[in-house]
Amino acid sequence: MGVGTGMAKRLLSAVLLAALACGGAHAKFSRNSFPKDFIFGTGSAAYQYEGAYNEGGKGLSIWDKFTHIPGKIKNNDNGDVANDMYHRYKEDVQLLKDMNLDSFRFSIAWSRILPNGSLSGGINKEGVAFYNNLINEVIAKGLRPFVTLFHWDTPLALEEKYGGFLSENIIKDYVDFAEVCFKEFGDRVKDWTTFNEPWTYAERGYSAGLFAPGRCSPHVSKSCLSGDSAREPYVVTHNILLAHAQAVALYRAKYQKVQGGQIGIAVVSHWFVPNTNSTADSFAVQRSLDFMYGWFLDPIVHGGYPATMIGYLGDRLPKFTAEQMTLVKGSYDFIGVNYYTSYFTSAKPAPNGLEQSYDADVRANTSGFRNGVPIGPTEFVPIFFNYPAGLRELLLYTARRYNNPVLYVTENGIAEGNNATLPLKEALKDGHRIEFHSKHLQFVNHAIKNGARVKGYFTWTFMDCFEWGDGYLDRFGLIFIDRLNGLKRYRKESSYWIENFLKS
Ligand SMILES: N=C(Cc1ccccc1)N[C@@H]1O[C@H](CO[C@@H]2OC[C@@H](O)[C@H](O)[C@H]2O)[C@@H](O)[C@H](O)[C@H]1O
Repeated sequence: MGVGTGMAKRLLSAVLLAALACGGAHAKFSRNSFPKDFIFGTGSAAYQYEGAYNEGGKGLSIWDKFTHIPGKIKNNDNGDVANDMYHRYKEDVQLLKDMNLDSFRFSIAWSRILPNGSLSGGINKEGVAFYNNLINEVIAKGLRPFVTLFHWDTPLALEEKYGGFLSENIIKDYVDFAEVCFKEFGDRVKDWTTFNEPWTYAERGYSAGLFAPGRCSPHVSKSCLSGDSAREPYVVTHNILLAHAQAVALYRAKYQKVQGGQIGIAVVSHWFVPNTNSTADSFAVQRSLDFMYGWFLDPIVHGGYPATMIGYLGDRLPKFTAEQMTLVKGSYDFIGVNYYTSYFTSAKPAPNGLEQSYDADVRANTSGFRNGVPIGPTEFVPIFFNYPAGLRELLLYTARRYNNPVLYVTENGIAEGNNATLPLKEALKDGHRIEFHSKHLQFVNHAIKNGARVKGYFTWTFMDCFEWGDGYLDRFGLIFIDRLNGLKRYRKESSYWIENFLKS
């Protein structure tokens, strides 16, 4: 055996030993516990972050109007200024880089691109310039822009012109908006999400009436000026699904081959655990999943609404024509999954004819408690419970029921309260957030090991921000925003944890 060969063998064994040692060092849970192509990011949304609500040529959205109605938002907070990301985006993107993140999820404000909502009203060049600058900054800092086209901020002009998503006129205007974005940004944006959480938009906005546009039946809430909780959520969702499908078809026909991106939708669901092992409670669990999650994924994956919805709702559930069904079915390259909480679930009877609403139609009682015991630790947000196993179950359920699609966890997070009197250094101690994300990532990892094709995880949220009905009460961020001192950004402990977790 030549010297060279002996030397080579010794070198090879040294390298293998080093690799094993290194592997041992990486035995701790970190990005290396995930597949090489798995991406880690954090999320945001235009209305919750940008501010500059009437600046740079932007038109008003329904949230600009809704938050200015006294009593709608806690402390009468609004997103007029929000985090002022419109002006501070360079500083903010630097923070993303400092945390070793791979991707930044943000949404484009429709009325910043098309101020009166329709293409005929003209494209706002300042709006296009802002998003070009933001996208270029994200890419220059080595991150991947993960862009949402619609995160609930319908142009007010379209709401007033024809009722927004209650009208099928919205489909053309939405697709025109999407095409402007594909054209202007698609050379650099390769990850498109058509809608964020259409469930929340339809249920909060048209059944409960707690989010913009604040429509509901009188028996649901006297604070709604008009609405029909028993029909409008289904009309809105139907138009969202048609708009989504037409935007996907356009992207695939005119842009995807040249630009090489992917397009999907981000849907939210809770995980549901039967309160007892009774058949009725198991049926209530399936109804809950169908009405919250299947409402969107069954049409998009299987080409029709869930049988439980069709069977129960009759003419209250719009029907797809054969042509529409062809367009909707298969209209995704990936599914974004937003997960926050799980609930014990039990059956309850159908509402009487006068008390109908989307929420009542589910015929399920959900609670974070069973016999006084919580499903997981309670959180500052009273409706959320810390149950990481629920994310694994939801991911595996999605894999089983929806042809094992490519998935991204597009939102997952926990809030603490906005305790303005807390000394700053105390406010930055968010060990609960470190534990939350670490645990949920472990369950994502377990879902992957059990066959779920999860390709990424985005924390909700990047920085404390405007939290819809709760205003600035809930702080979900990795970054603290000092709203009493010029919106100064401060890194919480979790931002250092994630920086280390992502060190390659
Ligand atoms: N929060 C939701 C959906 C939801 C809303 C109310 C009740 C149950 C579920 N979805 C995502 O959660 C994030 C956290 O949302 C907070 O959840 C607790 C609510 O009390 C609060 O109003 C809401 O902003 C939002 O900031 C994202 O924009 C949104 O995509």
